Amino acid sequence: MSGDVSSGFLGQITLDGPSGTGKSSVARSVAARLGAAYLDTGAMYRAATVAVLDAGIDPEDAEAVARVVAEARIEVGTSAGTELVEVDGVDVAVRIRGAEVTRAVSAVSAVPAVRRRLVDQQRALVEAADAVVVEGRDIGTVVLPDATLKVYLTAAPEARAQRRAAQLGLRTADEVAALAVDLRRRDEYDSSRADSPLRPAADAVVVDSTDLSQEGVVDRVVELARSAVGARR
Ligand SMILES: Nc1ncnc2c1ncn2[C@@H]1O[C@H](COP(=O)(O)OP(=O)(O)O)[C@@H](O)[C@H]1O
Ligand SMILES: Nc1ccn([C@H]2C[C@H](O)[C@@H](COP(=O)(O)OP(=O)(O)O)O2)c(=O)n1
Repeated sequence: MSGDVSSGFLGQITLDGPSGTGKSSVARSVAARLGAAYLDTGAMYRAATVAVLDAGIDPEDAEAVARVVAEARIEVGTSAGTELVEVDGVDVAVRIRGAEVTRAVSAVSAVPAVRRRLVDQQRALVEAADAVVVEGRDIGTVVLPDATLKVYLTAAPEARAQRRAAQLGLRTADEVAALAVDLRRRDEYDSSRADSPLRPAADAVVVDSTDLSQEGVVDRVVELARSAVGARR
């Protein structure tokens, strides 16, 4: 059971935006502060990508990808404190963050049948919670169009690349430059696909985190959540 009545928040918060804007870290902290459940939908697309890679098929072969993902059992946890990600009962929480998965995930997540399957699963997981913070690319636009609060996180590309490089422990200028190229490639892929492209929902609050600390963004989202609940009462 999630949803802390004393925190005043019962409802759904969506956090969308490109890579490195702080979605996962902010969503976890906001969920912990509000006593809410937490769902990382990117982890689900990454888990589907593990299934595709293990099947030895080309991630760009949409038909084969759809077939493999339809058969895979993908499980994710909904607690901000722990990370549970499994494919067919195997723990893939570490592997989904690796370079091989990161390279292939945009192609896998562009396949409509993959999205339909995972969106159904996401809605079922969300339904089980009284209060939930969900992060991804299409949560405010497609998965939860009636969410209590929608936030779209942005940040300058250089800041995003620096943050991700620090998180991955990359040191050389070449490594950081390659990561910046990969982020740009993924931004373009995710924003230009036909099915559920990355974009802010019309009613999303856009928060630019370039010059904000992580805690500053968390405070802002918690404040927005409290006023969204107040406005609906
Ligand atoms: N406002 C911020 N300022 C500086 N670093 C941040 C900020 N928000 C998040 N980070 C750090 O940036 C890295 C990437 O954040 P993450 O939450 O994984 O982003 P996303 O889920 O959007 O890809 C993490 O190491 C995180 O701690
Ligand atoms: N709701 C979502 C979440 C992620 N995706 C896709 C697009 C992203 O490039 C990948 C990986 O998402 P993830 O949030 O793990 O990526 P980052 O941590 O921001 O690098 O999955 C999506 O299409 N829809």
